[in-house]
Amino acid sequence: MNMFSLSQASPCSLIPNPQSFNPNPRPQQLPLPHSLRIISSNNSTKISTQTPTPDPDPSNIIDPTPTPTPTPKLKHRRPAEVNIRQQAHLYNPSTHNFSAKYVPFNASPSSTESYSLDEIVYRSSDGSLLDVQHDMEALKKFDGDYWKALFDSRIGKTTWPYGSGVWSKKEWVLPEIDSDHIVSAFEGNSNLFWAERFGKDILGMNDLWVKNCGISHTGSFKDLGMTVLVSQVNRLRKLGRPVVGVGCASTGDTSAALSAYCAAAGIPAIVFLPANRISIAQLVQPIANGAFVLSIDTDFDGCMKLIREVTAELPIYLANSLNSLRLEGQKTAAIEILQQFDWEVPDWVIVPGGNLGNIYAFYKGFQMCKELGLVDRLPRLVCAQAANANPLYLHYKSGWSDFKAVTAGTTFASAIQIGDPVSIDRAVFALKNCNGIVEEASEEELMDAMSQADLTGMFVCPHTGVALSALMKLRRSGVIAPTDRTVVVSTAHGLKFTQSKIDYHSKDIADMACRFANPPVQVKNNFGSVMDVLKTYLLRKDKS
Ligand SMILES: Cc1ncc(COP(=O)(O)O)c(C=O)c1O
Ligand SMILES: N[C@@H](CCOP(=O)(O)O)C(=O)O
Repeated sequence: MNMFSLSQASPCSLIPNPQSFNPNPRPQQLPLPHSLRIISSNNSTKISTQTPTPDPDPSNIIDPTPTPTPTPKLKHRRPAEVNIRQQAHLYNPSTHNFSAKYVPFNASPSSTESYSLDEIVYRSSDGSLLDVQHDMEALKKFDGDYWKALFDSRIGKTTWPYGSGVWSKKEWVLPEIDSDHIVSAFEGNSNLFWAERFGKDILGMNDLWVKNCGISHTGSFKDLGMTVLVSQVNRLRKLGRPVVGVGCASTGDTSAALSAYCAAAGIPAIVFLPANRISIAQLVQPIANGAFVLSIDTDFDGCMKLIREVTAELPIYLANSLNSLRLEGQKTAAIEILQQFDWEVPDWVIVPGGNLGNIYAFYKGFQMCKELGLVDRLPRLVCAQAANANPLYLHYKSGWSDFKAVTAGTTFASAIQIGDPVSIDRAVFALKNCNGIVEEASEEELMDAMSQADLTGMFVCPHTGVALSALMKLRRSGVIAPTDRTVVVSTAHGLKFTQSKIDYHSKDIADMACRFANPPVQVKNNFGSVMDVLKTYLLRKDKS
């Protein structure tokens, strides 16, 4: 079936129109952007997908009455010669006045330092981190119900670019970018897995969820941030700025996302990888996507130092989360979680942490929803680290006194093998402001948790194992109650980390019992032998 034979909303109806803003709208007057207005005409009730603007298109009116069913009238398609990007470009009237700029992170209210997002800047004048600050007064001209209806109306469409989970929140992400410059894989909108068996059998919980951010274009949550960063680079290049390529240091997921989005846009990508420290599946991604791959004989922190030096010298744009643009995309996962719970706030959200941009991104997403009236509180955040790479955990345990970077040891959670996280200040700010917690997991704990999750139908990465292990500890200590609604953020797809699972199920890991290993049984090509092992297996299952 041609997907465009299905109805398409008019793109202009997806843009909020401040002119139609009513400061005190009664619910039925809410200027819904992509409205589900109910119109009564004669004896029938209609649902209109048009904004309350003149000239309603009768072909956009759908009759919801079930019988009799006339042949459904198809809405008009876009002309065959116009693609979805051109369609968005044609109809995007850009009538809003939302804007965003860089400001020093957590600056004092008296600070006037700011930069246009079109500037190439990663640090403030005193060397501290930057943050993207939105014009909250402009956003507040619309109430929480308006934003909920707008975001809800865009889910899962093919309308450029709003069908993306990130760009469905465009006004809160990069409000000023022309849709024509956006580089998107329709990322986001990842499912929330109800961890029914893991919750019930292992933790006695009935409201446990796993946000599958790894079920994504390149298999990790990095796509959420990279669509934003590469879109902005695309814009800069179209504006004639001297950006010859985009570079990052990576433990494997940032480089995969960067390479894919750059390849989609035809922009050179340069990736610095710590030699022999990332999985084969991660390594092959930038290679396949045509990036310039440097395998460097150092760890991630060493690669990060090098890329910062290189991007200060050459016109290569920095794609790591030191660049606060990335976090604007990543924060949409938090907004999505609220949306998936029909705008109810979970009690806990547990996020594995490495370079520590994502924990702040989650905080920022939740905080914006609170400030703009979509929800009335924040969830408590837990940042989970591997014990072998735990600088944030040590900092937390010391009562937030004096942060010390560590030399990160080897961990199966290789994407978070980071000892000197660039976003340490952002993470501490986020955790302090939501009464957050930091937990750690040993190698055995994270691998057992990952394997137990897999045995209940998931297929998670070791980093998600770290988060699940943190949850198990917090349940055991009673900090998280059995009835608490809890979301564990799964940051990458398990298929990227199959070697760790093979090692575990082969019981091939020194000093690890591998209690949940499920190795394959070697059997002779012979009916009797097969029957023998099956009977033994079935008897064992019967007893358990
Ligand atoms: C799979 C995975 N999980 C978790 C993280 C941690 O995210 P952050 O660096 O934003 O703390 C990363 C990257 O660092 C990752 O690739
Ligand atoms: N896990 C990351 C490490 C770099 O993090 P970033 O968010 O600062 O890019 C990776 O996959 O490279």
